[in-house]
Amino acid sequence: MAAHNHQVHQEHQCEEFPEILVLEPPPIMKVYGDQFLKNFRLLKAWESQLPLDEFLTIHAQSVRALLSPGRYPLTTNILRLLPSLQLVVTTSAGLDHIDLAEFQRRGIAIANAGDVYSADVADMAVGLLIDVLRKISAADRYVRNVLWPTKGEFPLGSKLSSKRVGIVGFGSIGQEVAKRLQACGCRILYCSRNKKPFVSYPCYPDVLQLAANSDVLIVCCGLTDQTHHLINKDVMLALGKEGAIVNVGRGPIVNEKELLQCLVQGELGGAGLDVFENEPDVPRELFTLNNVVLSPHRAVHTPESLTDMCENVNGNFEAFFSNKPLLSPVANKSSDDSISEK
Ligand SMILES: O=CC(=O)O
Repeated sequence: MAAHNHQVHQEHQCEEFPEILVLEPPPIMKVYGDQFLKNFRLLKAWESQLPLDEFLTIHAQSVRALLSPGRYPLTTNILRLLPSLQLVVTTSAGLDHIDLAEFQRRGIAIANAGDVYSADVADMAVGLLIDVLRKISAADRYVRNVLWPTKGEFPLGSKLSSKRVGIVGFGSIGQEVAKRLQACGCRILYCSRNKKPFVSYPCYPDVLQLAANSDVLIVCCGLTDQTHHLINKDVMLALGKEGAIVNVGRGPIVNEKELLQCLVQGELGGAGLDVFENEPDVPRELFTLNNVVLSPHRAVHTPESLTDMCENVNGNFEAFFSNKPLLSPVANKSSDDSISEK
């Protein structure tokens, strides 16, 4: 009886917690369970037997806030079914899964991961670059396959310091990359619609000009209609035979077919890729290239950044339900500078 009362009390308390709609379990739930959202009542769409449209119609009037697990497409159809929606909090830095213009037109506030992943993504970008230039993964395979004793000396890599590094998108990720690579003795250049007054690095409004003046390009921008296939064959040819491209933004920013062609034909020196056009499918031809380093879209996540993300998500919902400013609001415009702001 005591246990029953306790349960009734708990359920009663839960009823008082603000409701958050979750369409699909975010990966973070695998680590923290429901506990990653404290003091909220989760409306879990995936646990319902009903088709999503029907489920959303039933809850249409009550749902004011929605948690987006990062990749789930938030379309105008979802919007149509949720007339009371006022807030979307996404666990991702990227926003390309949200029909941003339509959500913002409807006056729905959006908060993303802000800069909680920026340091980790920048570390990964630098790691991929050093790996491509110094052939670390290829050398590892060489040693493990016992080729050293039979084939002899492994080919030399290329020096990192003094490289001209062109950063595409100079938001918080691009800026973290610049900080790290400047410390390594690289020359930083960047491409952005707007020149940043707080740095003295040369700014190029055009990615082709940036490539022509760089030894390597690091793609740190988000995916929009404007950045889709921004890095095409012309950009690769401008970068040149010794050039390398690192992509920690989104796969479709780089034209993957043209990238593959340029790599195979020796028109580009190498690539470090954390993201791909059709994840999790990666073109098999890339597997055969020793001058390419591959990573399964893991740049953003470390246990530490996941903890920060949880705090950020909780903080945004708490702020919304107590009428305070969001912690990491997405500006009501699109910009091409970072995965978050794009
Ligand atoms: O790529 C991951 C993210 O956008 O958070």
